Amino acid sequence: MFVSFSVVYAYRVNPSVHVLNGIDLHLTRGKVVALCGESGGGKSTVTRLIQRFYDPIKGSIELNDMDIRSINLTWLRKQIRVIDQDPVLPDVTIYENIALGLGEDDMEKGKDYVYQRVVEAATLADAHNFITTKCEKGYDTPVRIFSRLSGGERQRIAIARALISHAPILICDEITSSLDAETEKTVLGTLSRAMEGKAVLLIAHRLSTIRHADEIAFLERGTIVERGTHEELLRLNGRYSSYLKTLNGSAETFG
Ligand SMILES: Nc1ncnc2c1ncn2[C@@H]1O[C@H](COP(=O)(O)OP(=O)(O)OP(=O)(O)O)[C@@H](O)[C@H]1O
Repeated sequence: MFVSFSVVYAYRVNPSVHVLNGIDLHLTRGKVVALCGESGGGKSTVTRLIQRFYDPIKGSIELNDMDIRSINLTWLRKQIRVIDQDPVLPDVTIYENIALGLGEDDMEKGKDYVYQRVVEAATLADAHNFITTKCEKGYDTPVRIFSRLSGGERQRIAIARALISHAPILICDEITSSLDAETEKTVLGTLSRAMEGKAVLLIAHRLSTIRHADEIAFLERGTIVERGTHEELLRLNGRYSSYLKTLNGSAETFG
């Protein structure tokens, strides 16, 4: 499974402004591509195009050599799991929220199997503990918008759902930007398990989150101006590198 992305895009409200200007990306199973750069550079727009919330005005996005415009939309979206900074969880129980990541084949294997998979994923995502100790009805606690679950807890439920999922593409959109260093470390640990064997697109503002990516694409006003590993980009001593330096010596946050 791989995704090739080569597009020009402008939002309808402002058709003369190319928010993405011929950027190309290649996602493949087992590889983490991090997209980073200044605010407004077009990072979130890339994730919206891959999910086909919009279509490019030029170029195409291909999944296994097939233009995604020719693929059934429901099927396409089932191939992609998105975890973002502030996940909005459907108003069903925690259990159902996690089980949503399973496919029909899994559901047919019966209740015990599904239960086992849900608990396993929640444990790996470091969520089992708060689910069983903090939530009144444990896994059967309904998740409501404005519920008492913190952002970090909702995120861990979203990660558990990604862990359980067979979707080959995982998009993580700024999931660590509001976390303290300690929680970030935990989330990154669990996330790396969710990433295994998937084609991952990681959008992040924190150096600690992106530095281990297989490829970092540095985006500036809709164009990828540099790409490589963290070390390669530092050696290049170009835009990525000078951007890090503008952080007044803070090597932890950028973007
Ligand atoms: N729905 C929209 N309609 C019109 N313009 C938009 C829309 N969403 C984003 N834009 C514009 O497109 C450009 C790229 O936005 P995008 O959100 O993709 O950037 P980003 O790199 O993800 O930024 P950030 O790091 O702040 O999240 C910005 O100039 C933004 O104002």
